[in-house]
Parts: sequence; structure tokens; C-alpha cells
Amino acid sequence: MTLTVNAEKITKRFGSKTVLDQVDLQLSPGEILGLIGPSGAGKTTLVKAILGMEKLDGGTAQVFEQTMPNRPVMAEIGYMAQSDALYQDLTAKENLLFFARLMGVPHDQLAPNMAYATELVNLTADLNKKVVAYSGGMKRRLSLAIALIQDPGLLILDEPTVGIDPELRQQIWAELKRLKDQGKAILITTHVMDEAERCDQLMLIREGIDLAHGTPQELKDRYGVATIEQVFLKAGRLQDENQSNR
Ligand SMILES: Nc1ncnc2c1ncn2[C@@H]1O[C@H](COP(=O)(O)OP(=O)(O)OP(=O)(O)O)[C@@H](O)[C@H]1O
Repeated sequence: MTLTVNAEKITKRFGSKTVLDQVDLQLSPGEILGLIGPSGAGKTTLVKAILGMEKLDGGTAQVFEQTMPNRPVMAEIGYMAQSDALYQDLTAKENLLFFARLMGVPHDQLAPNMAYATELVNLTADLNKKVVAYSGGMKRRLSLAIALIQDPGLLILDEPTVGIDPELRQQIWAELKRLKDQGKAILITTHVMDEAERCDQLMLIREGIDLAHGTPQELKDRYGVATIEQVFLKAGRLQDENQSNR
């Protein structure tokens, strides 16, 4: 089967610091891949490398078999960044319309796509409010609706559920599962361990290195522990020990 994302040997440095060191990442249609790792590990940088938003020091990123950066391919990716990129003085509806047009949503699809995306994130009643009056969680929800607006084949979500209450988080995950079952590929970064457990594949990144990847069960078996949180802690400890033994 054709890979949706094929990133090979991604290397990125900021100044003298290597933030990603030859990281490979493959994502297939119908798969949810979770990137987990401590703050500063390189998750967002890897996401941006795949989107073609970072100039690489090594390696290549392909999405839908096209080398990134590639503008037409960007329009086929639903991307939710960690910080919300919203127009504060516009209403939520105006923001959605703006991004839908930018992403080339056909005119006859605008109304149904907007209804679907806003219902999913529970914002239908607040659509005509200006974003400046939104809470932090509402802004996250609007950003997620924007990522979904053009019904993309690939969704890249950088910590999508920060500031979102547990009930809505469950609804969002149910929807991600439905999208995956439709054959969409989903790449998600998270610090929430029970979300990591729901991914088909996980990649544990630490200090720019792919420390371990596999299904949640494979990782737990490999490290002989019961939870992904314990995988995370044990893999980190082993990395530190290896480094101090060098
Ligand atoms: N534009 C930049 N210039 C210099 N350093 C940067 C830049 N962007 C990121 N970094 C550094 O690269 C490293 C990786 O950052 P990145 O944002 O990818 O981490 P992360 O794993 O996504 O962290 P978090 O979980 O906190 O979001 C960090 O040390 C960060 O300070």
C-alpha cells in the first residue's frame, strides 16, 4: 500500500544543536501514529519537517508521494498547530470560511463541511462570536474544526486536546477513529498517555532521536511494563544510562 507520509533520515539543527537526528517516520492510510516525548524532544519540529515548513539539514519528507515542501499537497493536509493561528477580529464562522476557501473547498461543499466540523467540536452555537471573545479551549476547538474543513486525507494534529474537557476529548477521539476507519492517515503529538494508548503506532522521541517505535502493546512488551507512561520513563532512563556509559 502507498504510504501517506514517508519521512527518511530527517535531520534538523538549530545553530549547533541537533534537534532531530536521522529520524524516519512512515504513516499509512487508515493509521493513527502518535508522537510522544518530553517537552523539547523535537515533536513539533518533526511535524513541521513533514509539512515542509522547516528547512532540513538532512533527509527527505514525502507526503502523498510528493517531496515537501509542495503547495498543492499542503492544501490536502489538515494541520492543527500548537498555537492557534486564528483571526481574532473575525467571527468563528468567518475564520472557517476564510480557511475553507484558502484550502479550495468547492462552493457546494462549504455549508455541509462547515456544519460537520463545527458540530464535531461543539461550536455551532458560538459560530457568530468573534474569536477574541473565545476561551482558550474554544480556540483549540475552532482550530481543530479548521483542520477538518477540507476533509483532508492526512490530518496532522499538534497536541489537539490541550484545554479541551474530558467529554469533548472522548468525542474527538471517537471521530478520529471514524476518520481512520474511512482510510485517513492521522499524525498526532500528545503528552496525554491514555491518548497514546489509542494510537495504532507510537514513536517515542527524546533529544531528537527515535528511541522506540511500534504498537502500544509492542512497546509495553519490549520494555516489560504495563503502561505507556512506564515505557516512556524506562526508555528515557535507559537512554540516559547509555549516554553516561559512553
Ligand atoms: N525556531 C527555532 N529556533 C531555535 N530553536 C528551536 C526553534 N524551534 C524549536 N527549537 C528548539 O528545538 C527543540 C525541539 O523543539 P520542539 O518544539 O520540536 O519540541 P517538542 O517536542 O514539540 O516540545 P513540546 O512538547 O514542548 O511542544 C527545542 O530545544 C527547541 O527549543
